[in-house]
Amino acid sequence: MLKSIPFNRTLAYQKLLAHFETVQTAQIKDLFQEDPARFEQFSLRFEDILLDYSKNRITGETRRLLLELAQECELSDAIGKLFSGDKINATEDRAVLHVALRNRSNTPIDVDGEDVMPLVNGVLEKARVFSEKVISGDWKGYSGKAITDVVNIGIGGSDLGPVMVTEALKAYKNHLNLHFVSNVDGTHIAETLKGLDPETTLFLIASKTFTTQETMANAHSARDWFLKSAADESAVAKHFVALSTNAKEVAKFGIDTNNMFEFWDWVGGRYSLWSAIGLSIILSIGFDNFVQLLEGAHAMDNHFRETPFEQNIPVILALVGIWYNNFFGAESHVILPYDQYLHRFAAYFQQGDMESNGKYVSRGGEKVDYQTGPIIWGEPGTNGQHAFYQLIHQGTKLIPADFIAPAISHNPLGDHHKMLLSNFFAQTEALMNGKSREEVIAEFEAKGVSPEVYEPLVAFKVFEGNRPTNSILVKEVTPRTLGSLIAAYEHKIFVQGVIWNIYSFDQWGVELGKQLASKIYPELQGSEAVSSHDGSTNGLINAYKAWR
Ligand SMILES: O=P(O)(O)OC[C@H]1O[C@@](O)(CO)[C@@H](O)[C@@H]1O
Repeated sequence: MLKSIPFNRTLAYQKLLAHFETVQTAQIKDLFQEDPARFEQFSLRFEDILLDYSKNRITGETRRLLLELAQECELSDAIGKLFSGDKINATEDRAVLHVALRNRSNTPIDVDGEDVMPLVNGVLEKARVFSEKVISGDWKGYSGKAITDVVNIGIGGSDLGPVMVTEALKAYKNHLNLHFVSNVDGTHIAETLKGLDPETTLFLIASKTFTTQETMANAHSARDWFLKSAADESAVAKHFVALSTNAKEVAKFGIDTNNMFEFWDWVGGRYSLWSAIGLSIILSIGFDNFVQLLEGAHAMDNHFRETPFEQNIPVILALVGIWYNNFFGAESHVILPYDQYLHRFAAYFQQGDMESNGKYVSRGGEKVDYQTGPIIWGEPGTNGQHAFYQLIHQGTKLIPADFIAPAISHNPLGDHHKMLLSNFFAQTEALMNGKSREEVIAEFEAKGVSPEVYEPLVAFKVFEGNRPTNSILVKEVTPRTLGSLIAAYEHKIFVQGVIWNIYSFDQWGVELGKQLASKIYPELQGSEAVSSHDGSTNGLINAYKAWR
């Protein structure tokens, strides 16, 4: 087990508590008045990425104490353990080495005394050869036709990463049509298969364990659909490949293990898009662009490992998040990408963050007495502005926000991008400055509205402001910058888990629901009423049985 330092028993935490009392009412806009160089003092650049964290409720002293917290929680030591393949996923006795998947410098990384890089490079080469055959049309289906459609069947980390990246990099995609099936709801695969041609469709069965109920059910349904046309089982090998760590289960399903793209138990599901799970990405944007994605992540890995914490983007993002989560009591964190291609970015980090840090037991095995992982949510801008920004601006909850935007659009259509960016810039300014009572009244009076008319309305139009935001401006969303951005968020999550003294790489919390579902599933088969559960569950099941 890793060393267990209770986060809120550290000296730095006590200092931060005292400091919080003195700064909690500080106005961000006043901090800019006090320090005209605040933007320069509270922004960081990494290649073509600018992180502006100056519109936060922090001072130089806040940052100093947060950095002291990181030191006291032995963050440097934890980073060393991550990169050296220590079994930091202690409850599963596994290393955590998604960084090895993009270790483009190819320096040896050992797991149990074996350098894993030859394995990583072997699968990458296999994926390169396979993807080039499929993309070029050399790979033929059972009737001799080239592949036109690729269906990735997977869920959670075997779906969300591929979906997010293929959507984010749509500007780089080739002629292949990508489809993603994840939900066990029959609608998902039924709707996806409509209009597809079994002769030209390739299925990727993506599952680390190759036992996940949803994925196995969808994979079997896909094979049944396919065999209605292909008839001969031997055709399966031309249309089904497996992305998994479990060769035994792959063979049991009936996929030739020569058609299996392997990864390993030291790759967490929610950190697996860089592995064989990324085959759909490779098929969509080509191997060279996928390598650029890996290169970008690797560059961020090096930044994270080598950069002093006060200039370290993942560390700063993590510490600012802890400031709101643990001192201001913020319950959630919203991610707002002003880029329609990034429309699944927040969803991806719902799993990435909440499945990693949604934990209430510390590394010492005790229940924590402080907040750990936040609720992650978000939608692309400007759509969010017409959905939930009312609450962010004038609600009673503090919602720390990450605004993300590219300076250059892949679709420079008229003035659209300038309009998008004007909103991106305006929203963080509005959230910081708000609008005072005096400003509201001045606006009314400028319109000639009389005091007796406007007075009752003023309160509703005042914006308190002082709502914190990070702004991440990327020169352009390319495979490289996207790789760096994803890696930055991964390492932010890691840093927060270290400081909260929790294990970020297991996910025991997803098991109980699955266990109970497997008990209820057989009860739904017959028509007899069930009585083995509580009144509500019995009532619901029996109502279902009466209706179906
Ligand atoms: O890749 P697989 O083994 O099918 O798991 C899918 C997903 O299921 C989980 O909820 C674990 O059960 C996620 O952690 C994981 O990404």
